[in-house]
Amino acid sequence: MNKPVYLALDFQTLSEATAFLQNNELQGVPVKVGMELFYREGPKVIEELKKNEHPIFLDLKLHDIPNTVKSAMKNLASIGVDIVNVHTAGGLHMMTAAKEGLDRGTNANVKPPLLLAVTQLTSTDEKMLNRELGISWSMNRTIEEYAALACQSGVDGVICSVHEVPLIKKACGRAFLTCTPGIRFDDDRLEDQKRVATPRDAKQRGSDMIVMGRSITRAIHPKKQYERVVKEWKDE
Ligand SMILES: O=C(O)c1cc(=O)[nH]c(=O)n1[C@@H]1O[C@H](COP(=O)(O)O)[C@@H](O)[C@H]1O
Repeated sequence: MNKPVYLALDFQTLSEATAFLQNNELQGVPVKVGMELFYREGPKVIEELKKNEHPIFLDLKLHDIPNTVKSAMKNLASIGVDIVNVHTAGGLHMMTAAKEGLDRGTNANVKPPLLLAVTQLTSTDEKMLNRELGISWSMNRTIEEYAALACQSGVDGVICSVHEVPLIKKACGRAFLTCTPGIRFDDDRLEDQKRVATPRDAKQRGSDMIVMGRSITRAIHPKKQYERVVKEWKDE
């Protein structure tokens, strides 16, 4: 894993997304396609992006009964993306089923996409966790327990905030991947994100990959902002 920065393509249409990539000379960079774009355009988004050889994280955050998730993952495997994800809250059996679906949907001699499990969304803070979601553990305890479950299920890693990376690595081992969204520079607006950190923090705490969206897509100079992220994230 070469520590990628996944650019979140949270655009309404494929033409908006491709225009953004082209106008800012970002063809070929790792991208994340989420619900907004995929629900509108479907698998053709992936086909189009693959023409420019973008590594692709298809972020649909599956969360359903195990059988449904297994069958959906079997279909997603055939699209040929690099990463897909589920919610850990679906439970152990659902995560195992997701992995099984990916294996079944992938041709022999081809590696299935990596499977990551969302622990707690980076838009959740501890108050919301306790008062709205009814989880009485601290955020750290919740993430540690969910990550341990994810690890036990055989998924490749988890999605969490930068702050929880060290405790996950301690509990699940260094090889268990951590993907961290909620990335902001100190001068960025947080918007709906709660558990945020800078690319430099992400690097120092040992994230394996970061996801960054609006700080780049809504910047006055997106290309320069993207390069600033990569520099902070990869600088030795
Ligand atoms: O699974 C994700 O990618 C994800 C998990 C999470 O806990 N938090 C989170 O922000 N994301 C995604 O990461 C991206 C963050 O976008 P920005 O807040 O614009 O940087 C969005 O596309 C979210 O859907």
